[in-house]
Amino acid sequence: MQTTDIARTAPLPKLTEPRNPGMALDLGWVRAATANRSAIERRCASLPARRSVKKDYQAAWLLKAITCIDLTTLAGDDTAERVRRLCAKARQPLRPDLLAALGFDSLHTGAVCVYHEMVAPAVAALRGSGIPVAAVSTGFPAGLSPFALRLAEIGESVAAGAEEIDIVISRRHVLEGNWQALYDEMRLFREACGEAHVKAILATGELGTLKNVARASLVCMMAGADFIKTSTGKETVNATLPVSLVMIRAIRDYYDRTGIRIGYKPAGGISKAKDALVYLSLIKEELGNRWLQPDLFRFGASSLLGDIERQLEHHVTGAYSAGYRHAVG
Ligand SMILES: O=C[C@H](O)COP(=O)(O)O
Repeated sequence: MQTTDIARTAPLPKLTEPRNPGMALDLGWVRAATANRSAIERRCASLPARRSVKKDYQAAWLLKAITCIDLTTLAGDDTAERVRRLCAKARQPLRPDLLAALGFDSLHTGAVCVYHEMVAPAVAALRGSGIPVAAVSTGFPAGLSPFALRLAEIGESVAAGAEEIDIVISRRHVLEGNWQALYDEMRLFREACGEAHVKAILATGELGTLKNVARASLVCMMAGADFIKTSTGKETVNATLPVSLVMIRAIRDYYDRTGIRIGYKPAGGISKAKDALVYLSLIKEELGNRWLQPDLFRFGASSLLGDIERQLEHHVTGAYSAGYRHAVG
């Protein structure tokens, strides 16, 4: 079976892009950022219909999507055993017969994403795989614990072996237009991460307007975020295409002005293979192929992999199996 170059050229999902050093807060740039909701919604509405890929191309894009998943469990009843199962799935996201039929020897997800208490079992289960552990931190998901504790939590997760830290911003700084406070907070989070890469979760469903999303994206990048991420998965509204377009264009703007590439992570509620394809085509059109590598793009998702595996099984065998046959975690 033929797969296309887009999947074959996938490197190991280790972060390779240079860190974002950040820059001084440029309030003029932040305040000039706007978002035209109707134009954004028009553009997004045209995507799913226009950008469909079929057959081998679709399989190749779905394989690409797998390499970009932060395979996630963020539940109050997480156990070490559940995390070990998730890590086994991250190491081998597709059944060996499907992988072989698609012409691959091995494949793995971009990362495994867990709460702090699950970092140690995840690190142990992923040892030698090259798959990083991402820890959600800073009082996830609300980000309302004492600031010193939020900083300490980052330190603990890094010490436990997390190579990526997903922080949550204080939404109130955005809602109050206090860009300096958001910048200062993000700077300190970034500093506390040390060598670990930092993803800034904006919780866009709680930021009120797309203009706020654009401005918060810029401030977090100026303060040194390596990735910007839409949501915790716990808000009422999580990743959406309009929000993604705004954040992606902020990333493009930042790159045009600074030459620094910031990664993008839509997260929360992305559970269907066909939705993943739309996100990938949006990235390709707005940012180009370089952003379609796991060091610059991730899906934050707990159940997307199951649907992708189901679609790939259909591609290989011509039959769908029940969802429970591709259980994750
Ligand atoms: O960061 C990842 C999200 O929490 C996952 O959300 P999900 O369970 O809706 O896929």
